[in-house]
Amino acid sequence: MFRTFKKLDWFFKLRWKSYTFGVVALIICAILQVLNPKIVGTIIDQFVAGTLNWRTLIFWVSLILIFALVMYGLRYGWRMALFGNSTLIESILRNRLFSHFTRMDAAFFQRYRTGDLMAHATNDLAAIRFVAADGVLTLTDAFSLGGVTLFSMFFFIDWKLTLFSILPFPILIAISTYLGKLIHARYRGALKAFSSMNNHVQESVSGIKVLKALGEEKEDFYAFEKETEKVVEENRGVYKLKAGVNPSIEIVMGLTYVIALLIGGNYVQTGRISIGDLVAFISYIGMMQWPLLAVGSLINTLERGNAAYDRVELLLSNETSIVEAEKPVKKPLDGDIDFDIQSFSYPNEHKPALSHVSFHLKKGNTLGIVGRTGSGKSTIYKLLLRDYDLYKGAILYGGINIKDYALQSLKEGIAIVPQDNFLFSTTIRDNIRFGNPALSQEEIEEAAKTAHIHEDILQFPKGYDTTVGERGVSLSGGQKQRIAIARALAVEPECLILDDSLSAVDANTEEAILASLKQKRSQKTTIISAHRISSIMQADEIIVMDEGQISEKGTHDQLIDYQGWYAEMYQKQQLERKLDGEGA
Ligand SMILES: Nc1ncnc2c1ncn2[C@@H]1O[C@H](COP(=O)(O)OP(=O)(O)OP(=O)(O)O)[C@@H](O)[C@H]1O
Repeated sequence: MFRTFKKLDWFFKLRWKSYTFGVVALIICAILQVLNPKIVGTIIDQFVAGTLNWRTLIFWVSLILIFALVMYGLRYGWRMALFGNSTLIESILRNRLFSHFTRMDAAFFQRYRTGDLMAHATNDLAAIRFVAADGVLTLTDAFSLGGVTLFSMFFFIDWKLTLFSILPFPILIAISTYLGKLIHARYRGALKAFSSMNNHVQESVSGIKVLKALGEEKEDFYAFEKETEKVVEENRGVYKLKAGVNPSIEIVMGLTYVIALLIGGNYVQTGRISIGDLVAFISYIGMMQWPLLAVGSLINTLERGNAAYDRVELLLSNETSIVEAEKPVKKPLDGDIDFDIQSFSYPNEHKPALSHVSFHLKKGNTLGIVGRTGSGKSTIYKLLLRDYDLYKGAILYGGINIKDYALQSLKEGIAIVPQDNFLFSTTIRDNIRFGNPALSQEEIEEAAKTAHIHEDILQFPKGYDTTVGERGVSLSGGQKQRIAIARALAVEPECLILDDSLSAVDANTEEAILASLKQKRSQKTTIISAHRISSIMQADEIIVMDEGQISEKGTHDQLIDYQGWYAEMYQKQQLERKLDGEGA
């Protein structure tokens, strides 16, 4: 059970001064607390004996007041010390987790669902915080107050009376521990239900547009209703058990009082103890209640904290496979790309997503990639960006393996406009200069002009200061894509990847953007994938992907001559375009 404290010893060592102060203050408080009933007992005895006068009464009362004041100061002190520490450990661990999350690779986020990660960052850290504050407090308080009280009962009042009266105490410890365990088990179920509900909210909110578009809101709501019902049911189970705790404690405590009064009353009559002693003794029994219950709650707090700490440790122990080379090449990316992958499979997948995919891309050239959905186009980019590192083969940039480059060089050298481009809820200017906040207005406009979004931005109410997203202007799909392109262009990457980033842009604008890119980036490398052949037909080389393999390769003219999938798609799209044109 005390393993939990052992696991946190690094933190206790870090804050040893405040912990020492807190623990010493708690012990002094316990001693002072135990003196009070003894004083009251003495006053009663002096009163019964007729020796009580004003001077002694004022002395005793002042002593009680002074004790109260000292305890006030000490209690304030230990609360500040212990609870201040507990928020500190929570924030240390939260920062550790957060920075860990930001360093993790795509495989990690595939393994853990966002809702679960959120649950770890909140519930588990709260359980650990509980150990660092309430756990330490309960342990010290229960042992010091319980120990000192028991000592006083035994030596200051009567040892026999003490032995008889504490007979029901083990029952109390057993009940509180047993019920505590049951509650905890139920509580786990409740947490699980809560975590699953959280995941549902998160998935529904991010997919709300799709849900609505497919008219699935009602079904989703029913499913969600079921999950909330489960949360309520599980929590009700917890409260049912909790409701049983207090009454059972009261029964056991009542039993203790009955024993104390019966035997103690008899002792007073026979003169073995004084009436004041009996009054003090009854107060002591009351004071024993909390330390006894605390033992049960301490066991549970520690167990919960222990499990939470293990889960957090497990998360932190996940190593990212994407690590910096021992002697990283820090120079900027430059030169040709040699992509040669014999085979790559996603984690936990058997079927390779890419097999025997090789191409040579000359610096300054443009590569076009086409193929059905799921044929492996985005996977090629993920490997180029080092989202995944475990594959058979090698990717060279300028003759140097990309795994040997410093991660920073790779990040600065390659910019991607992903399919599901994401804009932040900030101004258009900040969105464009996201990769380089130091960019001047001219440079930002330059990028916007190349992406053919400059004119659109000027039409917005506040121009470049217009906020995008829920709090600002709603952008069309094409505008979002073009801002995302401007953002990628703004960092002037050596290699620009457009992953189906022109799908929502009309054919004429697409042509204009491609022409600007060709002119502005004539010395730099560009990779474009698209469903529309018109987006890539000008490329220096085109590869056609099919089920993770290259099925056709060549220039546009060569592929048309080849009369394969590419030629077929091209003719089909030409026809559609013509029909659309005639229909318009
Ligand atoms: N994170 C992942 N985990 C497991 N499998 C994945 C993952 N991402 C993609 N895949 C699988 O790998 C294959 C190739 O996917 P990829 O996204 O590269 O295709 P794509 O050609 O880019 O498709 P699209 O045109 O729809 O973007 C698909 O079968 C897909 O289901």
